[in-house]
Amino acid sequence: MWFTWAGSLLLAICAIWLVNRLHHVYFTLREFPTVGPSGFFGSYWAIKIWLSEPDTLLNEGYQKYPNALFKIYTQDGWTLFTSGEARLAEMRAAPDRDLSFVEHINEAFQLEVTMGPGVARDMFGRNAANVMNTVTRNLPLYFEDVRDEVNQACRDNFQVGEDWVSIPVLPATARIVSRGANRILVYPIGRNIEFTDLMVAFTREATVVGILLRTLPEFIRPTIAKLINRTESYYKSARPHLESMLAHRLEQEEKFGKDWDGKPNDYISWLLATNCQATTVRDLVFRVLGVNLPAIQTTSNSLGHSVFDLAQNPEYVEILREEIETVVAQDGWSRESLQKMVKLDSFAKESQRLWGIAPASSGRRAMKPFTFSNGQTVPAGQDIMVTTQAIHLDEGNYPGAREFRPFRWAELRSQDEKSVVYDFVTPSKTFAAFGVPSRHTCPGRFFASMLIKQALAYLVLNYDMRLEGTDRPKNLMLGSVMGPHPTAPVLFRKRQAKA
Ligand code: HEM
Repeated sequence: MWFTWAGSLLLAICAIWLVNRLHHVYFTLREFPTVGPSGFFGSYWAIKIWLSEPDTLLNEGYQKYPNALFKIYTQDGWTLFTSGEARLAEMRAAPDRDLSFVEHINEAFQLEVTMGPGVARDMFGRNAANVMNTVTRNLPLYFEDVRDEVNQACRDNFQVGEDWVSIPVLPATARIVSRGANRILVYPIGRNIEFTDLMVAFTREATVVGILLRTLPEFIRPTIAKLINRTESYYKSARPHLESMLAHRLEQEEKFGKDWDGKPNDYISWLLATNCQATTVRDLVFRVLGVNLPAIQTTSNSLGHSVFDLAQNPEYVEILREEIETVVAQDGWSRESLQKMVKLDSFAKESQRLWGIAPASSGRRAMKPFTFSNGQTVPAGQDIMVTTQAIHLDEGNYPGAREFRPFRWAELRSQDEKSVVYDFVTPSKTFAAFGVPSRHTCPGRFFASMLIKQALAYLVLNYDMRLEGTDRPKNLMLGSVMGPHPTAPVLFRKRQAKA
């Protein structure tokens, strides 16, 4: 008897799923043009293409619909994309209550499910901008500490002598970035390698879990999250490192208010000075995990791309060495002197333009139906993303757009008084690696740029590099996520005197 009941129940669930899916595939966002396969079976094919070659689909949409929104069937269902200048301006002007960055990021990483309520609110949006602006203001103060950490991390991760040694790039850049970043974020705990390695593992895993969870129907996510989400276990491993420092801060605030004597000028103090709603050590440990999330993978992927570019083009190493050594001989090491290394800045920016960390980014979620001036209406709850990579690879924006021309930005800068326009950290309508210009443009970009250039400067001055074969290892592409090959090595040896 129960067989019949169980069978009927299963049949009913399958029927509901089928009706839902048919409705979604054929009737959702019907008025938006489609790029890539569609239809019941076609949508599975579209997901396959989206995951392995998102750039092909995005570029096709970019070419065909320069001023409109178009849709692609992805693992999340129909997703809208756009690029046109007018559409981007409208997205930028829209208030968060209409097009929300925080709700988009919450969904993309499944932050509510994996990290609990409050983390997205505290670590993204206005709070993030406030605390990261303070980080940026304090970068000159922390410059030498971070440089010291980055240099030591480079020595630890690239232990080579006179002979060529093959070293996987991305694991090394992730560890270097985590040490450099956490030197500011949770000094002095950030000096502990067990802790910084933990942050690398956490950020990698949290990104993957977020992507997996959001492919599932909403009602089932909390259940599956219980099986695959290990944030609680990362919290338990991180807490012993942070506990006494964080408990002390909270106690002092409780006793003496916000401005107690001897309050350290560091990230935790800056965070507590915002509207952050963390009131316990547990809350604060989750915020430390939370700030590492947008920082580590992004920056280490970008540094990784640049290392592969150096190895593929060793002829540029000598040019960079000359620039760095000249500036340092005149001005020593400081944030200002790093800013004078315009070729280094240009190299990092070109690498970011050509490869980047995401073929599509700057996502926003419509909080209510949102009508663009071309008449297209995005329904509430729908995400829109920007076709970043297609913009970066458009010949109209960049002559020789698919070539790596490391000093294109330095050359432009030399012809233009307003040189800041060409800086690595400056977003524009044709350079959206840190997001399109808006109030959500990555507030960590000044920090990231400093870390990347400090590491590149150390590597260039102390090592020779070359590829193992002739070709740059293929990037990893997985839908809207992109990075350098995760395990591919580069050959390193100690810098040899010029022949
Ligand atoms: C090369 C490295 C990095 C890249 C390529 C990058 C890229 C981005 C992008 C594309 C966005 C979204 C912008 C938008 O939607 O308009 C973003 C936002 C953000 N990034 Fe970065 N990022 C990097 C490094 C960092 C670092 C080191 C930190 C912090 C220490 C950080 C913190 C954030 C935060 C908090 C946001 C959210 C801003 C908001 O809520 O308004 N990022 N980043």
